[in-house]
Amino acid sequence: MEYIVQTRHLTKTYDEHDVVSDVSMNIKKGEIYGFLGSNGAGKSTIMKLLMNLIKPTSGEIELFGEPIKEHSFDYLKRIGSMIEYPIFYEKLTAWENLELHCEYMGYHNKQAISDALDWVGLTNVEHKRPQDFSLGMRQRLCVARAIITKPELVILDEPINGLDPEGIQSMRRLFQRLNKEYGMTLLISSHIIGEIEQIADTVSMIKQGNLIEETSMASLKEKNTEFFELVTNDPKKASVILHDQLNIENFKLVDGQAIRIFSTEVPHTHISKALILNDIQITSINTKQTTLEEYFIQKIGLNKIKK
Ligand SMILES: Nc1ncnc2c1ncn2[C@@H]1O[C@H](COP(=O)(O)OP(=O)(O)OP(=O)(O)O)[C@@H](O)[C@H]1O
Repeated sequence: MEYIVQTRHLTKTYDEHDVVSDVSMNIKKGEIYGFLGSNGAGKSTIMKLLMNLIKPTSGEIELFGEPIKEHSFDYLKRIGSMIEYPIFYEKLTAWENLELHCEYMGYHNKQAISDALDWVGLTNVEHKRPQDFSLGMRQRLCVARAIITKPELVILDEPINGLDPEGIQSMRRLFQRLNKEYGMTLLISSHIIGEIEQIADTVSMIKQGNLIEETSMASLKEKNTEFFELVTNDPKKASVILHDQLNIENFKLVDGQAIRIFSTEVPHTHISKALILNDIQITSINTKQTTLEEYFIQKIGLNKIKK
């Protein structure tokens, strides 16, 4: 397996506080890798470490198979990035901003400027200045700048921020196209579960600087766990019976009402019988599945956000 990015025990400490803590991540060549985590989880800090904008407190980073050292900068030509807030030369036009970026990157190809503007849907405003752009337009211009040189690796921090639903959809299509047609590897961060779910091949869940889980989206989709959902007139008493009489430990009370039993190997006829014998009325007992969204919420405590 060829990896574009690997980190080992990557840690960044500010004021004796680990903002990134012991992170070992692996981005495969040619995949879309999603970083999922709430605000302040440490996603941008990891991206800045990869771009050598800040130095790790400890741990190692390998990019394109080479270790990153304090003075490694050559590898940056192979990466396009957008981290945190888009910053432009506000007095230059969108076109001029991209042209300047190409010169800086040593990429002399005027056609690439039109292509990038076209890709992000900004062709009609190329002679306007970023200072007159909406937040969404600035975001698009920033993505254009990140991809203009058709880099091998694209790092995008919350790229759909400020976009309307149509904009989000076209951005998602663009990422897929860059990945499939141009073979670019993408690292995309988001706090929106549905967004990562729809686009990523591999997802890593970040919580308070820790990488909680790094896994393929396909295996996550398979892992959606089944459970029984039990609604009774006395959930507290029912919990005691499940635990003490049926030796079931893997259950939880949801909203003080329903009980979710994850040990589905105990047949629900056994469960119903035990409850009825203890004078508990069962309103319903059903087999259900956790959604991917619930799984993420459970793992990293993100708020439920609509797709
Ligand atoms: N230069 C710094 N000095 C001190 N603390 C910092 C610094 N940079 C980041 N932090 C802290 O590190 C934590 C992680 O920040 P980071 O920006 O990486 O999170 P994030 O997951 O990208 O969230 P967001 O989506 O809000 O940008 C935050 O608590 C932030 O306050």
